[in-house]
Amino acid sequence: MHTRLSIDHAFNTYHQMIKQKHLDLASMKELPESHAWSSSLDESPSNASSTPDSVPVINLKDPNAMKLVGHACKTWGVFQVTNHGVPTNILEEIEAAGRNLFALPIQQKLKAARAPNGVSGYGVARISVFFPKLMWSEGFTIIGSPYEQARKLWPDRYSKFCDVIEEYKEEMNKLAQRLMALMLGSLGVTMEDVKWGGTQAGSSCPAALQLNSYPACPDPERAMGLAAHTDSSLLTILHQNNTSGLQAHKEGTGWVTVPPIRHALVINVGDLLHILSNGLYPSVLHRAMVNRTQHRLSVAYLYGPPSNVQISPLSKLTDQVHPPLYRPVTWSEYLGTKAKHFNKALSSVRLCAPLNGFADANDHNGVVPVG
Ligand SMILES: C=C1C[C@]23C[C@H]1CC[C@H]2[C@@]12CCC[C@@](C)(C(=O)O1)[C@H]2[C@@H]3C(=O)O
Ligand SMILES: O=C(O)CCC(=O)C(=O)O
Ligand SMILES: [Fe+2]
Repeated sequence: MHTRLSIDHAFNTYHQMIKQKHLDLASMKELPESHAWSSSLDESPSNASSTPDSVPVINLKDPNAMKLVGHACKTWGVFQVTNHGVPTNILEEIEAAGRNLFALPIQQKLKAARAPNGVSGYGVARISVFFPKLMWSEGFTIIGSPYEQARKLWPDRYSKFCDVIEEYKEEMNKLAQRLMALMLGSLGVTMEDVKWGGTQAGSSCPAALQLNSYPACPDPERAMGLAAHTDSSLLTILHQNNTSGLQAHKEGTGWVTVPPIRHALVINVGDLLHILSNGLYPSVLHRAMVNRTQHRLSVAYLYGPPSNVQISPLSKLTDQVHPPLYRPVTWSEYLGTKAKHFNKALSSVRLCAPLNGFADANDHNGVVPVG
């Protein structure tokens, strides 16, 4: 059964102060100053022309899938999967559900606004508080049952939406467990080696479902859809509609677009897998850009461990020469840390300072502007 995440409280201290700005972005003819980011956004990969470097695409039916997944996690922290077993009609349904939701009038959406100290519901990107400018996007977060929020949006016809969400979460949970087994397997670890892995076969771990909408933007070069961040999950499964916008950051390369591939899913390594793997699989910094003509939608499934489980570097991966680099944290504790320290969260749970004196690769030496 679902353990409901006890993270609502984790967000309150920092977020109760924010006055959220809800604008009807789709109706704007010009980019308001509140949403105009500086022009330094367009940092293209330095070697774009010489060595084409692109995010790996892995066929999960490939007999070599485990090795390929391991390599992708080590070198990129992000990859796309095909032949993942999620029925295509379910992908189409979740996209339609998101489209319907964001097409509602703003007054209606605000009926399901995320409470200032809450985590579920409609609102601006939660990380907005760390930036001086607002993002060109709106989001809807679902933790646990979608029922309560859906009823506020569609008082007498919420059940279709709820059914689609529940069905999608079920498929995502199955895929997330398969991916975890591949990721751990590629580290020489089995699901049984992690306390919460093998024990409750078939049961689901808690997760957050984040629907994102990026309306067409009158001035896309100066706007930011979703600012650079890493996910606090173990792993994230992302479905994007057929509109480009997602970019991943790779050391030594820079920002690389993760192109939409029909029916493929994007997999991100999150901060908790970074910790679990003792830094062998670094979480990926990513962001979403917007464009002038197309409405972009994405659905992120952030998969994490049961809320009472402490995540720490796997003992199989540590020894005298490779000491554990992170202290144990639960998911909800880490979310609280993230809500407070944002891109410094990972280094704030780090035990020993790395030799080069910098915090973590993940901190990207200031690539993420903190407002
Ligand atoms: C379980 C989670 C994980 C959250 C917070 C909470 C609910 C929604 C997730 C996201 C989704 C969008 C990016 C992010 C950075 C955000 O602002 O909200 C994520 C954040 C995190 O990964 O830290
Ligand atoms: O819209 C995207 O492609 C990215 C969304 C994302 O990073 C998130 O929801 O965490
Ligand atoms: Fe993300």
